[in-house]
Amino acid sequence: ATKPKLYYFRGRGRMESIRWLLAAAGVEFEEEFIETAEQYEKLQKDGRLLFGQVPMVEIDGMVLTQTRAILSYLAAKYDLYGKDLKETVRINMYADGTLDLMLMIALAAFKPPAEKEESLALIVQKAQTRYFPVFEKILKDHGQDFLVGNKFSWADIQLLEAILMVEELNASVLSDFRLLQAFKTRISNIPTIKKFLQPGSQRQPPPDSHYVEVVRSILHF
Ligand SMILES: CCCCC[C@H]1O[C@@H](O)C[C@@H]1SC[C@H](NC(=O)CC[C@H](N)C(=O)O)C(=O)NCC(=O)O
Repeated sequence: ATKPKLYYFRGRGRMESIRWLLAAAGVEFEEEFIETAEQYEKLQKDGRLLFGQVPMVEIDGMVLTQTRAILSYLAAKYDLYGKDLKETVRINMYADGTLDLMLMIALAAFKPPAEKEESLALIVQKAQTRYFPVFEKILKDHGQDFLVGNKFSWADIQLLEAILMVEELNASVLSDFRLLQAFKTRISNIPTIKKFLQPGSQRQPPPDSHYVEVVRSILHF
């Protein structure tokens, strides 16, 4: 069968959570990195970007856009979306929370240097005061290895991705969250994720000035 194909910039942005989910599910995927305005405009002209935007993923004969829609499709397809609606809505709540946090980090890359440092400090603070306490309590109350049910789900993948992303900004951010520290170790050791965390995988590095310049030049902003 043909592998899913991802169309995005050579960087994390909104596509990174899709890379994580596919990798965690053990699904090989291809990528076309959009490096020029011409590439982007051709995708638009060919009518492959519903609202003229990326991420775009070709999978199962479909051309999908809208990050959340793609993530939901993949979570359901690879049985990472709970055993019933009540578990699925919890997975959605937790995943949306981590998506909010990660998008703040992604967008901070586009702020002017002075503002950027301040935004990142605020984001770390928000992770420590809003997001991580919530997940620490969930793990405590739920008393299981995973966030929902007692099964690995999309929510666990997103939380690990978010933890690692915030640790890149402040390495000691988990110091007050004992259960999250254990969760990070547990989930990082799931074979498919362990492999994705090794150098040479399709995981993208944190955004740098080159990435910002390329995206700005393509999106003209
Ligand atoms: C994430 C930071 C990295 C780069 C900037 C990106 O962050 C975004 O929020 C914007 C981009 S991603 C690229 C941007 N895509 C979106 O905003 C998609 C939003 C959609 N709701 C989704 O979730 O997929 C884009 O194509 N814009 C062109 C334009 O709208 O005409």
